[in-house]
Amino acid sequence: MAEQVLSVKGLVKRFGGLVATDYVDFDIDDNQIHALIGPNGAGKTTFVSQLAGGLHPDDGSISFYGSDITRLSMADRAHMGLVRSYQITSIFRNLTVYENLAISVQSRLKSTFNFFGKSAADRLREEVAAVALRIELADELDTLACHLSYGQQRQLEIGLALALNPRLLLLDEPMAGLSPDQVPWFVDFIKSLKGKDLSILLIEHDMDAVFKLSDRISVLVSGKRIFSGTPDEVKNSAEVKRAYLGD
Ligand SMILES: Nc1ncnc2c1ncn2[C@@H]1O[C@H](COP(=O)(O)OP(=O)(O)OP(=O)(O)O)[C@@H](O)[C@H]1O
Repeated sequence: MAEQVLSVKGLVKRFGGLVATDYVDFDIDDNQIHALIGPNGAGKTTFVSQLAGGLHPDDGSISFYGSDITRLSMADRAHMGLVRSYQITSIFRNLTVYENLAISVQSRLKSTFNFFGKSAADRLREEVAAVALRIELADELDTLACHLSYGQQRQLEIGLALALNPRLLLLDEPMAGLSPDQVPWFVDFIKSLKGKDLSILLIEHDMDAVFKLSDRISVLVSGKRIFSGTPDEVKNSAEVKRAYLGD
């Protein structure tokens, strides 16, 4: 049986009288892309913010690889490997790709530098090069981020998160703003990131992309998780069609 990465039980978040997360149970296994879909205002971002630690739930629990993280800070969660990729604004536009990635790698390595025989600079270079390869920007290390194409900036944004060595990556609309001809490449790119020890929780409005990418899909409507299943099960669910996808 696949190892369980994340287990959420009875999560609740209220904004005044509005229940934005309504007793949600949710699991992610290792080596999976799990998409969270639902109409605008369904509570997807609110849910993900509670996983990342930016918002504190009113009730329920979140466990990550068996540890209760419900009350941990965002930094502590990131340190454990639960990392949210931020929108493009997290990129330093006037720094190079190398410098951007180095800042992220350094923030992870700084506490461990002294434990390695190699010089810190060598290790930093190696780690940055490895991330640049994964995000397919190895040829752009000296390019200023502001000179990258929009799609490459989105790759770099994911690279900043990968540099933190996540075991669960939270991606909130990673394909927003891409032109339709860029989407197929990006679908393959995101698929290439997952593996043993790296699962992905994806929020995405492009349903074709979601169906191609996901191992499992959960559907959120008015703060409630109304369905979870494989892409085929979601496509064929009368309940999901009624509440969200339409006929
Ligand atoms: N800080 C807040 N204060 C009050 N209400 C909020 C707050 N954040 C979100 N909401 C409300 O909670 C509900 C869920 O919002 P959320 O942004 O999580 O939905 P979503 O599914 O991510 O939507 P979208 O697909 O449009 O991004 C909405 O009704 C929203 O107006």
